[in-house]
Amino acid sequence: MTVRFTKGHGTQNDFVLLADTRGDLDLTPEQVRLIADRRGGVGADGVIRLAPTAALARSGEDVADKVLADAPEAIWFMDYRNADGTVAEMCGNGVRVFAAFAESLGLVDLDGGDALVLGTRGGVKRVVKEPGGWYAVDMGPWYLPGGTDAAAAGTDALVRAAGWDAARPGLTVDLGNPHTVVALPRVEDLADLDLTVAPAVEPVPPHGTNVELVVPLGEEPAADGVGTVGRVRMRVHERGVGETRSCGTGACAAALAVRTWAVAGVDDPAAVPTTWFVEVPGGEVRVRLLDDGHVELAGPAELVFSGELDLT
Ligand SMILES: N[C@@H](CCC[C@H](N)C(=O)O)C(=O)O
Repeated sequence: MTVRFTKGHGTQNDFVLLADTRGDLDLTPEQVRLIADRRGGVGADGVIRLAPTAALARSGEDVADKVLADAPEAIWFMDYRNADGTVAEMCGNGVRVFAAFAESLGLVDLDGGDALVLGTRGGVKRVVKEPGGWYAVDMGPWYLPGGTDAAAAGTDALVRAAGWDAARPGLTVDLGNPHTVVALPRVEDLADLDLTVAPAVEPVPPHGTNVELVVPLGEEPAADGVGTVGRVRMRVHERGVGETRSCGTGACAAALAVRTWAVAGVDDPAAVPTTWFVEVPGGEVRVRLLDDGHVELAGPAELVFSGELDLT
């Protein structure tokens, strides 16, 4: 079976995108692994199938029914798979690239001011395009599974990475998919880190976790002259992939964890920035805490090339 694909990336977190507008492509884990293979296939951190939300509902994905109940306009669904063939609930960089792909297919006119409302296994997401060409995604609600105790302590997990003498404290953050964020003291510690092996997390997360290693870089004046913004540098080891050059949900988790740590250390939480720039090996994204408690992710999305692939 031959399928047409498009290769795209968001800050070098790269994806193979498949337009399954009729919703009849039954993608197996083996096919996903073949597509994502950097030697035997196209090569990518993940595979994204664009399909009708109604088709996923028909195939028994309960979350697709909920998406349509919450937002009937979310007619397209991002079916996200990690490079190892596993299904993931959400991908923040993937949503931006999905939006660029939907534009290329003529399904939405973001330059004309439309918004794309789409379904994911992590719920409904809304994407708009900013004047500079970045895509801004309302990622919806987020939470700390460890609750207020974890927020006050700044930790609810222990993380061990290759070469470390001792475990370091981590904070669990849920963006629809699971994350564990660990702070390192110096940018050199981040640069020297060996992420060829997945960091070990305790308690062991029931569905695995993405692990973000971060160095808070402080605050700087906002470009519009109003208040300050925060800055964080991050590397990430993704569940189902390995180290990647960026992770959008991971950038949100990193900014939210650093903000949580900052809030715990000051008398006036309102003084802590709500906007954070997250530097990743593949570029930079912006994370903003919205007034309604949702988190927004903004950054670039690029489509690079298209082709045909034999999946048989
Ligand atoms: N790169 C993505 C996250 C992809 C899914 C992740 N590996 C998981 O299993 O949760 C992003 O940009 O958010």
